[in-house]
Amino acid sequence: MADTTASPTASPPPASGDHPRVLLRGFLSRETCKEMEFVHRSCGAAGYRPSVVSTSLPHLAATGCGHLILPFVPIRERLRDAVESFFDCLFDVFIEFTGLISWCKGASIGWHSDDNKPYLRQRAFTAVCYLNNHGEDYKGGILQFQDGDPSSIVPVAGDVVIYTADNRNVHCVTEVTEGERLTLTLWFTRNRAYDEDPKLLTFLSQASLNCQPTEQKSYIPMPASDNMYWFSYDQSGFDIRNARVQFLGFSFHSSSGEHNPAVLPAEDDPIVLLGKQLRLGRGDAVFEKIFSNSLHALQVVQFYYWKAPELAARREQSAIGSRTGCYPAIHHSRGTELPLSCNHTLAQIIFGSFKTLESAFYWNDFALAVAMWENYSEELKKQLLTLLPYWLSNGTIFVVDSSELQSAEPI
Ligand SMILES: O=C(O)CCC(=O)C(=O)O
Ligand SMILES: [Fe+2]
Repeated sequence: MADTTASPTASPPPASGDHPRVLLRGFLSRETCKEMEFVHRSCGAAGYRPSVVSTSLPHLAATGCGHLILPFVPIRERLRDAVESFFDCLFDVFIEFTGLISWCKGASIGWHSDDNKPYLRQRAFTAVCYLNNHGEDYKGGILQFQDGDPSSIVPVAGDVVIYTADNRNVHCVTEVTEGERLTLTLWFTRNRAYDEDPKLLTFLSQASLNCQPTEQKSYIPMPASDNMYWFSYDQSGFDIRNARVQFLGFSFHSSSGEHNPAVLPAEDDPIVLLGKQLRLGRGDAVFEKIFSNSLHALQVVQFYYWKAPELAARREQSAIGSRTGCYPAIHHSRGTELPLSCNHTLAQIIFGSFKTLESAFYWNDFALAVAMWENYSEELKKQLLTLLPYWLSNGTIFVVDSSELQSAEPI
């Protein structure tokens, strides 16, 4: 499994004082942060609070993306180790929740401790990993503690803060005023009954029963219900999937390649088209490939942006060497764009206001990204199907050593 470490870090000194917490700088590598960003911007759904988008692990498992849980596995393990050693735990620690969270414009949280509701009492420790940078990617969103040190944390990609979830660490997050603040948040519990792994394993094994290892494209995402992608803000809102592709300059087109007003029965909300086959367009051009649904298309678009530096390097190399690039079929759009309404101004404010993407766009690179995404997904899916029997027999999700994988046949 990929190395998630930024650099070898010494284990933190054990917790002491009245406000046990620690900031671990450079805990995650830049590449790991980017991969998390890819997962979140492809799969995120409306969050549990206003102005928040979230991607929990059960959500991934339930939307055909159980294989995308794999990049989280070594991170969860390292974070649990850090918590156990810093808090000198002489008891078992279980992960209660793992989730990616976007704090968009207007998001904030007032003074609280993380176990401050009767239904949150099981929480013992918190770990928040910062995946992008304050000042560069967003404004606001500073973590502040009421007492003790460090008293405020300005998020830097790769840094992690861990603290007890009780009232020794009362904290707040100041309002995000621009951009999208990305975090990976974990809560830990001492109570086995709240361990998230058994629940996840049930989802994962149910999903894997529905697909054979050899089955083609078993990694295609399956959208949750449309209302889970509705981002509401004041009296308005937009579909997250549609807004994310629009912000990156794409549009959704009919899969038939022809203007087809009959594509939608008059009584249906156009949003239902996001769950059906469609194509991606950009300006006047429409890309040949038919995607299974909008989430599938969105995932490939996000993959293209994640891999943009690698794609650019390949392009330069192929310009020097033999010209064996792929030439995708691009059609001229003939009014095939799907009739989706989107509050563009609002979507731009929420997902795109802070930094504009300066990089040029190349369909050839995009076609290559489609193939690379398929390889990436297929590889993860294969790994998941290999690891699942080990996880099921232990009742927990963990990094399986490659030597163990070779020496023992999974049941
Ligand atoms: O994102 C952060 O810095 C802290 C988040 C927080 O306080 C919470 O989710 O309870
Ligand atoms: Fe909190």
